[in-house]
Amino acid sequence: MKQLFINIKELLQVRDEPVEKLSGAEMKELPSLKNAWLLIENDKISDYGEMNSLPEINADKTINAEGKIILPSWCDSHTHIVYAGNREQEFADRINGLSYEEIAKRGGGILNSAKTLQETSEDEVYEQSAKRLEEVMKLGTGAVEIKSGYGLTEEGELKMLRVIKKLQQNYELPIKATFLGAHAIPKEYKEKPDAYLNLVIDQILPKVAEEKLAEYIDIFCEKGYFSVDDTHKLLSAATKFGLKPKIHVNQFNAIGGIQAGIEHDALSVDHLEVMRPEDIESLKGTNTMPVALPSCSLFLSIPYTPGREMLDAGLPLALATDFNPGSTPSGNMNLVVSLACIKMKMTPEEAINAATINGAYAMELSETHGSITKGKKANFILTKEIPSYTFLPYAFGTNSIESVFINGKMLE
Ligand SMILES: N=CN[C@@H](CCC(=O)O)C(=O)O
Ligand SMILES: [Zn+2]
Repeated sequence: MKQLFINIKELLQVRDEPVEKLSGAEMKELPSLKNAWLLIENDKISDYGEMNSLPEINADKTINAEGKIILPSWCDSHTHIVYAGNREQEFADRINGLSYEEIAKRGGGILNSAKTLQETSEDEVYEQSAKRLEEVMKLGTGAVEIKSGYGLTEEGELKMLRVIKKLQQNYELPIKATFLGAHAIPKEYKEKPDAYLNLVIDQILPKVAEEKLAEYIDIFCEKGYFSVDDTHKLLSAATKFGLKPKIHVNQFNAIGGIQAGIEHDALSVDHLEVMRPEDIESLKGTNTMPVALPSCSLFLSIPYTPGREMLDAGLPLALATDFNPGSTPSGNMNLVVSLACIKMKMTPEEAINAATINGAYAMELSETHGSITKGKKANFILTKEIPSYTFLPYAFGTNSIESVFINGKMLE
């Protein structure tokens, strides 16, 4: 099936020569074609160009995109979309003065979600999660990573990962699975946290690997959760099973998680709200993608990742939602892109690069997603009629998306 889009006001993120990721000043460039056409064949991008050089094409369907922009769909490389229930009571508690840390200390937070997850059937968790996945796809997400981490028992963690697997089987967009058994210390292990980490490493991890339920390993490296030593221990064990690290670091405290991640050649280090000069230095010249989660900063009223400073230091940067029931009950990448511009002082070009090609890199999908390149998957957003691409982050909260295509198929 050949679909031809004509009169596209602007075709964004056009990369004839595919790139893996973009860093520093490279992120300022967002290559595009004005007054363009785009041909997709079945699930792939087949060709594109400017309208004045449109060849004769025998298309099955021609779509007039006058006044509209086409850009690659968002690549959301950090989410916790699979969970059960919600935590709106904690939201109200925070408004009334409790902090995220205080709520966690009282047994709320991640442990609250773990209890609900354990008490909810696998089918019900699937139904709730599928609904959220469909919601974010409509908002333009065309590739997503999903973590476990609300099970915190062998049964609970495997349940979550099986739900992710079922989502992978039932939806067309690429879904990458991450094992986050080391997300918090369960109540029963409060006095013996090492025993919980040992359980994760010796009992759950081998099963996850054996059943091929995850590609990546994650840990919440943070005061009150897991230490840098724990991080080394887990990552050493997991990399032996072939799981690559994508880890939670520097959310509230900088304790050396970035350096631990780099030592184990992490694919990404995520959060980064608290960055020391040495953390920026350590990331230079590595393969590790720093990932910022600005809607988490918005929701928790914590600092934003110093994106401007990091880009000016020559680093790459990806943007993701962190969609989860506690710190970011939103999977809206459009809002993330707006926040990156408004709060992190990233330009629209930098933010769109960070949310497309660099997000793809943080899921090892750069070869197939994240740009308009011949042969890549036809996963893209068709906007409504808008004045320019800068309008997307500028008009925050406005839905500028007319339709979303995944593997060449328009979402209903
Ligand atoms: N920080 C650790 N994990 C999640 C939040 C988990 C929760 O509060 O449920 C995050 O990335 O923000
Ligand atoms: Zn997270």
